[in-house]
Amino acid sequence: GGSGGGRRRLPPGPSRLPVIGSLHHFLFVRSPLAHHAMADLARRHGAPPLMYLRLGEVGLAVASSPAAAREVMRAHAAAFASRPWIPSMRPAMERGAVGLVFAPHGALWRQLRRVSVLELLSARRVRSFRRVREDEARRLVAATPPGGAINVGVRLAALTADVTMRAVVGDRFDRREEFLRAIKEGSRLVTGFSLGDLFPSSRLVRFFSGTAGRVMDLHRKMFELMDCAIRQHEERRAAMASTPDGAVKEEDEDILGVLLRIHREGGLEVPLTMDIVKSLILDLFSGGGDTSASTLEWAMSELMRNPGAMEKAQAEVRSKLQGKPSVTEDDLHDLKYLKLVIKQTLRLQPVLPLLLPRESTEDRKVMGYDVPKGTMVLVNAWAISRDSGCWDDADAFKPERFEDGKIDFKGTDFEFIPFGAGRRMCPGMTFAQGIMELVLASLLYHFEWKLPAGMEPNELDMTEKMGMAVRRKNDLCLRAVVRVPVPTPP
Ligand code: HEM
Repeated sequence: GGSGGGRRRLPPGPSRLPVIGSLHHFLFVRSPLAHHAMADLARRHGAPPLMYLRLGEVGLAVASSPAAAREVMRAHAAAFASRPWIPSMRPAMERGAVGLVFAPHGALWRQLRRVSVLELLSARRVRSFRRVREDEARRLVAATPPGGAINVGVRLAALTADVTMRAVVGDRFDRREEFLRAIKEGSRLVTGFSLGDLFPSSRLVRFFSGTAGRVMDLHRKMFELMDCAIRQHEERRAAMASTPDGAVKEEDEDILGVLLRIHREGGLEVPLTMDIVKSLILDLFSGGGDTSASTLEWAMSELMRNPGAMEKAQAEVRSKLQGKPSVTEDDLHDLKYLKLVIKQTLRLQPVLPLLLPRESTEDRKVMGYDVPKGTMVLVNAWAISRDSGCWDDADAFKPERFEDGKIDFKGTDFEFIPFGAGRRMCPGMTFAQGIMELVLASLLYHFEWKLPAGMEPNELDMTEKMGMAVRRKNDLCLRAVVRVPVPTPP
């Protein structure tokens, strides 16, 4: 319902000054990371489950308890199912380049969501990329120099980019290197909140920050590369059609191939334009790579800090594999502890700690307060999953806490929502799990991992840094000692 007559009763929060809103409060918080800053601010203002801030021109509501998260994502699902258009991305969006991530809640979004969930990222489709994952995991293991120090994060980022690339546009895309470079540049450009985002109409700020221009250039580049990938797909299809076997077999299709088929077949409620096809593909790249890679890097970091958990996870994978040359996906079913390690990592280090921003499309009363239409809504999943009111020994890395299987990240347990919940929940969860489980199992199976000489487990620094996803500020450099011989490539 709306705010009706009378005075609005906004959720509690820091005092507001004209023009700059609550921005001055951020000058005094300990940490420049938005999820820490929001948690700090909430703590210093009586820990309201739903807090209201004005940042520049943007009204912002932050949910910091499971109950508030449930209100926003389930009870008032329809009112909070859109996303704000980040100012630095607006020029690209206004040209029609809207994919799944930023499509407003409506017919186009519903269409893209259905296609993504049922066709592009379904469990069946994810299974069809098994060979790609196994291939890349073996390559990673084979390329790990025994004894020498390796930068774990860099290797993992390259691996997830390669897997995503092959699943999305196929093995044979011949401008692969350019594409990978563009993706890397993209994750450098997007760094969560920037000053420009807080003053949406201030063209001056946007101009100074310069991000918009670079986003636009990169966007043009990506679209040009996508045009080329689409052309190659069409040519291959034409060539295949003239062979006795006929068309590309459905189980061999990459995601772009599936989308082009759907585009050709037509008959959709909202027709897919080529710009929408390209934007959706780009969403899968930006959603897919950094999130899984960072989660894996955090998992390795936590295991290095917790040698007991490392030992247990390694013992499990080695006893299940019994000396086999490498990990395959058939082996993953039984790796119960490994899956708990990933869950526990997502609890302590949800790589999108504020999920992705939502925006209210109507006035709503939430927990007795008025949340006006047009408010940006964030859910502090990080603060919630470390809340000592919900979790025993909340900051401790204990995979065993998930052993009873009662709590999962599927969007129904609001104290643990690393993939969000409700209509906008991450559609790439199965895709991500596929990569993360196989890669982590492979790293633990073949190698013992050593910290730099003289460093104790509890000295490993865990400082975070904001990028497309939250990652380590300082590189994780580890030495790999071979335990199970690495298979030589055929
Ligand atoms: C560890 C890995 C990942 C994490 C932690 C993660 C997390 C999230 C979160 C928190 C959201 C917002 C949910 C909400 O608003 O309630 C989201 C949305 C999304 N994710 Fe993921 N994600 C991951 C991997 C992936 C992968 C692999 C893909 C695709 C290949 C993907 C594609 C998307 C897309 C397209 C959306 C937007 C959905 C919409 O707005 O309707 N994600 N993800």
